[in-house]
Amino acid sequence: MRSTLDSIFKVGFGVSLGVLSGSSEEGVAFARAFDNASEQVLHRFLDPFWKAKRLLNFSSEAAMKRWLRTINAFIYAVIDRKIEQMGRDQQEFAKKEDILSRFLLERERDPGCFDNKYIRDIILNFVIAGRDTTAGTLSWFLYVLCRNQAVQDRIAEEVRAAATGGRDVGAQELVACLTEDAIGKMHYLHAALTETLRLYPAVPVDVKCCFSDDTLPDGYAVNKGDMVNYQPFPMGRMEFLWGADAEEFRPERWLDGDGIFVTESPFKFTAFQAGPRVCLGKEFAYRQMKIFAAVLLSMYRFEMWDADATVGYRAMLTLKMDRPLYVRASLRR
Ligand code: HEM
Repeated sequence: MRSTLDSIFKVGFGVSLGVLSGSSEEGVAFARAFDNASEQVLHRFLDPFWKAKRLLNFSSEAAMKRWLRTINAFIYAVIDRKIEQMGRDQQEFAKKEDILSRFLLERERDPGCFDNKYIRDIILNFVIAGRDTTAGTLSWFLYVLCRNQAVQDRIAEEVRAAATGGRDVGAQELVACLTEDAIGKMHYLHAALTETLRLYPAVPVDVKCCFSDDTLPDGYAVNKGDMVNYQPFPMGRMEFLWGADAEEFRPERWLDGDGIFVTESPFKFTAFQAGPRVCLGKEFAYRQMKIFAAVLLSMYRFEMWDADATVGYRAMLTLKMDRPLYVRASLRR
């Protein structure tokens, strides 16, 4: 979680947060407030009195106000720092490629098109979309790999072949070898991550609300205000979609006879949504998860601390484990 938060801030907003290293106290406080506030948003679905508590500034809703103050102060400070940078050197700033810089440049061209509050919401949207999803998927990935040691070994071999031509190198050199080209050759790793998402989709249920009366493609009528959801978690385990071995973790199902990854229709493999609202960060997510997995698996072999332990899930917006995942890592060489 800490490293995916650092990474979304670096790539998305051009800011080094330092939460993983613990070097930024504000960053750590922001991460904590963000986690607490996300959990409280979910509790609101279960607590019929949350609005009254907010009005009376009481209990969890009083805490929520404190967390929101921390979150807002941090994000507005990031925006202010960027605006200051832009004021110092316009030409240099125009070369920046992160999302926040692009939004600020757009506002320079068309003043008044959006305010800082709008930009704050964009940033938080990206943090929500891009942090827990990849962090959670990597945890499930580690869990299924601990139970499938042969898959772990095959990924380690593939990474070494694609990145260094089979040479044993240290972590620093391996990271330097993880080019776009090398990552693109890791078909088995891509398949193993996709298979993890089939069984443990980061967004297990996706809920929508109808804005107007409509008819679904199968003829079912829905009315304005109705809630409609699709459910990637059960869909990923349906035998009529995936065959009799639907419950099995089998990365090979995603590969053709030459070991090349073959994608499925997003209407069948729904972990990233489908159609116009498909996940905007899908490619980024795969790249990030492949880099993490490549470095960790080529260096270490992972086993469950307690070989017989199983992990369940918690009912949250994203698919979380119901307990910490205790693993033992041993050097591969
Ligand atoms: C395993 C990783 C991920 C999964 C499974 C995933 C899944 C999804 C899903 C299911 C949606 C649709 C939500 C809806 O119906 O409104 C979505 C939307 C989105 N995702 Fe991801 N996501 C992942 C990673 C990321 C990352 C890393 C980023 C950012 C870099 C990101 C950015 C977004 C954005 C901006 C949207 C909103 C798109 C829109 O509303 O048009 N996602 N994602």
